[in-house]
Amino acid sequence: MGVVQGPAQQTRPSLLLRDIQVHRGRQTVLKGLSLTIATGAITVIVGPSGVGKSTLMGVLNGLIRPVAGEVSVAGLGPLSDPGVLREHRRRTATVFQEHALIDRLTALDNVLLGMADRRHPLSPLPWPADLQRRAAQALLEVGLLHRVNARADTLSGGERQRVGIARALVRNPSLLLGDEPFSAVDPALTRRLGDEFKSLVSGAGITVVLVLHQIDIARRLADRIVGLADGRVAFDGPPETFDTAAQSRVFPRHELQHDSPASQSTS
Ligand SMILES: Nc1ncnc2c1ncn2[C@@H]1O[C@H](COP(=O)(O)OP(=O)(O)OP(=O)(O)O)[C@@H](O)[C@H]1O
Repeated sequence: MGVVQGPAQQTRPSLLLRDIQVHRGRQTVLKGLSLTIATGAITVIVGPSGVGKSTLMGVLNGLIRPVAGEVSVAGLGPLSDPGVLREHRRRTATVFQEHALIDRLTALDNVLLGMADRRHPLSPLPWPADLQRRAAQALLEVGLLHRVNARADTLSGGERQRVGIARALVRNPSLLLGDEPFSAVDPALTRRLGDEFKSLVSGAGITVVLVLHQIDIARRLADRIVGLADGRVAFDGPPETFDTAAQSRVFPRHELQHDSPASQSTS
């Protein structure tokens, strides 16, 4: 199976995965997968259902340990080192599906939860003033300062996404991960949220890795697309080269022929 090498391959690496194997239950899901994640770029992972996209995200955030191969973080070292793992996890933030806000809390309190590891979980005290200032600054950066005291359940879909992004960015992450962050909304809204997401995160120098199942959104957002098939990388290149032929190397024929996400886009 051919692997297309795109220009992103030549940029500065943030994470290096070498020949990793991962088991889930009794099956080997990732079968000697090698991949370089470029610093400061948006990498989008695509592939058929069950191929191991979420598993790969678990490897990237250090929650899933490969049984073979190595994951290393540029400038830090291998994730198998507990000190490296701790620091990597401190530098990593996640955007969740539908942004997983707590409805009864304000926008500010939801953003503060992004820094929950900075204070005792049972603390009865108010959040320290410096963290409150940081959370308000994060809301300012996503254009939501005027909604700082609004309860999350009074926010629009776009506003909720911006709170979710502020909650991730307030951690000042070097790596931002999102597994299908836009999956539950209609296609037009998904496109709008995707464009807004891209404009909020790009320019901040953050390395972003997203799993997306809609190929047109993946092509719109990605600086680089990584397609998985059979536990390995079957495509790796810029979005404009992820054409029909490349898609057919990643998605099985029946998924391309029917109303699958992959069939929504040709080049
Ligand atoms: N906790 C688990 N225990 C056992 N098997 C698991 C577990 N989690 C996932 N799997 C299996 O591992 C394989 C890869 O799952 P994964 O969720 O990574 O795929 P995916 O590409 O993200 O799928 P989808 O697009 O459907 O979300 C699947 O066959 C799945 O059934």
